[in-house]
Amino acid sequence: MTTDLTADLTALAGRRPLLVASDYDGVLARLRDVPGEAVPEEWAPALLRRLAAADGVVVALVSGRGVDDLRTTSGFGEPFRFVGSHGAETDDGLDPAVAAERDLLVDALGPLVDAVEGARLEVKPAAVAVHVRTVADRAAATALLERAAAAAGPHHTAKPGKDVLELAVTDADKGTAVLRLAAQLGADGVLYLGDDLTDEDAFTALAPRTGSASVKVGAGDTAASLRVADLDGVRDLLEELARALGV
Ligand SMILES: O=P(O)(O)OC[C@H]1O[C@H](O[C@H]2O[C@H](CO)[C@@H](O)[C@H](O)[C@H]2O)[C@H](O)[C@@H](O)[C@@H]1O
Repeated sequence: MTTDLTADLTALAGRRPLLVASDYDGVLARLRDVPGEAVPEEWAPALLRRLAAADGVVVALVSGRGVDDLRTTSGFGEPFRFVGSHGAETDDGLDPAVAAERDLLVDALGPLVDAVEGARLEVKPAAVAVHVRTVADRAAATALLERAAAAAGPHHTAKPGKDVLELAVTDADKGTAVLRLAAQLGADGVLYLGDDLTDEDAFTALAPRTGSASVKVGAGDTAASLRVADLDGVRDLLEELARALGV
């Protein structure tokens, strides 16, 4: 882990174009029992706008959520870029054939989820997510996730997260998506922030890329180059970047 956060942010601030990409849940919004209630932290909209106002800086939201859900729940719009469904979906949309395959997953997993009190099935553009945050019986929660993975079968991509198991129709991941967006923008610098297992794909993808830094939010093993403890740490880091950018 790099400990000199200020030096890394100052170096990043000197690169243009600069892509500042952030995961949403657990980074810009506190985790809640109901996904639709996970609104951004009070400071987040204005601070992200400040960053995006800097010349040559693009701010992107990169989430496991579908893009429409991400826009609605976050309230974010212009001037941000959006990458949803763990990279399967961009501002340009999603392959329609993917929805039919996802509906087969809904048919297979719906009855399993309905049988466990407190569990919920989230239907996303390119995946379904089995949520167990509100399942009081933790053994039943674990068993449900195992049953869901088995029922989905090996031809779907399992993405475990915080009290959630997502079964995805595509093999997209956040690492490939962030590298693709960086290439589209011709980015000389990239900063990525994330808190969950699916963000490790982005941390790993960026590790060998010159001019890139990644930030793990919270505890746990990580391939990220930097770490902050929590969402207040995210705010402080982005404030410091804004100051370094002169905005
Ligand atoms: O990639 P992210 O932006 O971090 O999205 C990951 C998943 O976030 C949501 O689930 C998580 O947050 C919920 C709201 O706080 C919480 O209830 C749940 O336990 C968390 O796993 C979202 O619902 C999923 O679709 C995203 O994949």
